[in-house]
Amino acid sequence: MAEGRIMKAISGFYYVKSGDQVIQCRGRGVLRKQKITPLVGDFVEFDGTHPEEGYIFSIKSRRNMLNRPPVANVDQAIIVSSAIMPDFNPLLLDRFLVLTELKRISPVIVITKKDLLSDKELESIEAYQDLYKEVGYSTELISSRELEEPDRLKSHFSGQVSVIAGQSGVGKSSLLNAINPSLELKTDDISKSLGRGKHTTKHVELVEAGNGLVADTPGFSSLDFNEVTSGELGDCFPEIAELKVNCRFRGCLHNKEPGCAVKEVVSNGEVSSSRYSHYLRFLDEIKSRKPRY
Ligand SMILES: Nc1nc2c(ncn2[C@@H]2O[C@H](COP(=O)(O)OP(=O)(O)OP(=O)(O)O)[C@@H](O)[C@H]2O)c(=O)[nH]1
Ligand SMILES: [Zn+2]
Repeated sequence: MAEGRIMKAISGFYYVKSGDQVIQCRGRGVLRKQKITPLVGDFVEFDGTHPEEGYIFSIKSRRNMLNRPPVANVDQAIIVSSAIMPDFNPLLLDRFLVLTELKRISPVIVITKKDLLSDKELESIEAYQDLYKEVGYSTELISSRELEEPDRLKSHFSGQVSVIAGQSGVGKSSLLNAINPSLELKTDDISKSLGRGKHTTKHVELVEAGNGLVADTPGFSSLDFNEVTSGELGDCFPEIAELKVNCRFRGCLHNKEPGCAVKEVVSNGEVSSSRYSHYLRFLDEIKSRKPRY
């Protein structure tokens, strides 16, 4: 019995990497009986005596799993946001951050298209960078046209399984190509809009980038908070989670409750009012459970 990791899944076949070998496997009937579907990213035990005809016997317990893309054991999300074209969107960024926190995936914020910024615009983006750094997030401001510090950017990927996330056109494919040019991901807007239909049925694969692995299909395409309860939301904002012990009431939602430590700190300016206003907005969405995009 050998052990390995599923790198790719295509119509019932799983490509399991074990050492330097990749073995094509099928799932054993016992998995189907247990209603377990192997996922890309899974660590598995398999019989690989015949290289074209391996069998997966069991799947090790998962640290987490995503539905889109279907990948298990994800370490981090590279959240890509463009500085401009489309405009930097802190509300959307906070949405992605909440979803990664919920899945216990650590985020890295990469802001792209630095080369297109005027000095004044650069200043405003750097102020946002400081805000997110203060919360405790790693952030990078880059141009995928020309990476200033490629090794630094690559180091974020090293030894990790990452998913890449971010709205359309922010430069996700360009970023991966800049890190690993052999990926040759399409970045041309026209060819991609033709390919988009295909994108949804395409099978996910873990590909190499900067000494790590990254899912070749972007994650978190659904950005509503159906899986988040109002009580959990505060825990998805590290700066709010840290303060909640000081709130007068247990289970304080940091909204209208008296003696709320979070509100106090927001009024002092120690917690960013933009992050707090997004928190309140998401809370409202969760309470009314109407997805918005
Ligand atoms: N000037 C400049 N242009 C960039 C940069 N990154 C991406 N672009 C351009 O922005 C456009 C969109 O980039 P993509 O990499 O295709 O964006 P994407 O996020 O993969 O887009 P979707 O596949 O639609 O989700 C392309 O025309 C890129 O050439 C950058 O850092 N600087
Ligand atoms: Zn509170």
